Amino acid sequence: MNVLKLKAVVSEAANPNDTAKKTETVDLGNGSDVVYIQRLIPSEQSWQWFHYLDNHIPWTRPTIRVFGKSFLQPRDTCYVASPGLTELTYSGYQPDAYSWDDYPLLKDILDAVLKALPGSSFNSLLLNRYKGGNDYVGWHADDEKLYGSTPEIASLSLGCERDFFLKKKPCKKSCDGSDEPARKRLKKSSHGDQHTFRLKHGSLLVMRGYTQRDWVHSVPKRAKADGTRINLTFRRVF
Ligand SMILES: O=C(O)CCC(=O)C(=O)O
Ligand SMILES: [Fe+2]
Repeated sequence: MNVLKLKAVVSEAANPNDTAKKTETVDLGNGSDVVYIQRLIPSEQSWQWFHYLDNHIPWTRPTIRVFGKSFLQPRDTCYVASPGLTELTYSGYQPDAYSWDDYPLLKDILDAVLKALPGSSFNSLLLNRYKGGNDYVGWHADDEKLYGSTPEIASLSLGCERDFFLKKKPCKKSCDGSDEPARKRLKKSSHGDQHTFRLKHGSLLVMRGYTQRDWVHSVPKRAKADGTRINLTFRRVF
């Protein structure tokens, strides 16, 4: 592991009136980083939001195309966006966009996220619902053009805890400047190139910089996860 590159900073909230939020910043190197706030939203508030969204969001489980084959997406989804934005398409699927006005609670949740991320701005939201440990999202990067080259993606987790994996994309050429064959380089650098976060109820994980260009992420199946998890990923479409 390249210890110099992996700068993990753990801090407790300075305001004693505030519950300790336990924020961790992981510098992934080359202009990519991840911020994880373990307790952004208090538990009771998070459960209220969870139950409202579970019962009121018009969840769908679309058919998507991956490597030329059709699959039922292994989780429920819903897309919300401001009017007039470029339409989102992923895995051959173009979700209809609901309006923020359809679900005013989503604007309250957005405000709570923005309070933790001053200066950020989001105009779209992709919601996911994992109805147990068999539901998952496979390795991918949210690198669609409409998000620009360095998107900030803020991901709020409610309900059942799940693992979130980040893995460095394989280097195309000698991207580390080394003359060694790719096979050898891969072996050497394997450790600092993977990170795991346990996504707690009420937590916020933010991916920034070149994370979508250089890394992929996933929420794998978990046999022991028997509860439902709802995830809200706030994004800015340009
Ligand atoms: O559920 C999560 O934490 C991740 C979801 C995700 O990666 C996505 O919607 O693009
Ligand atoms: Fe993603």
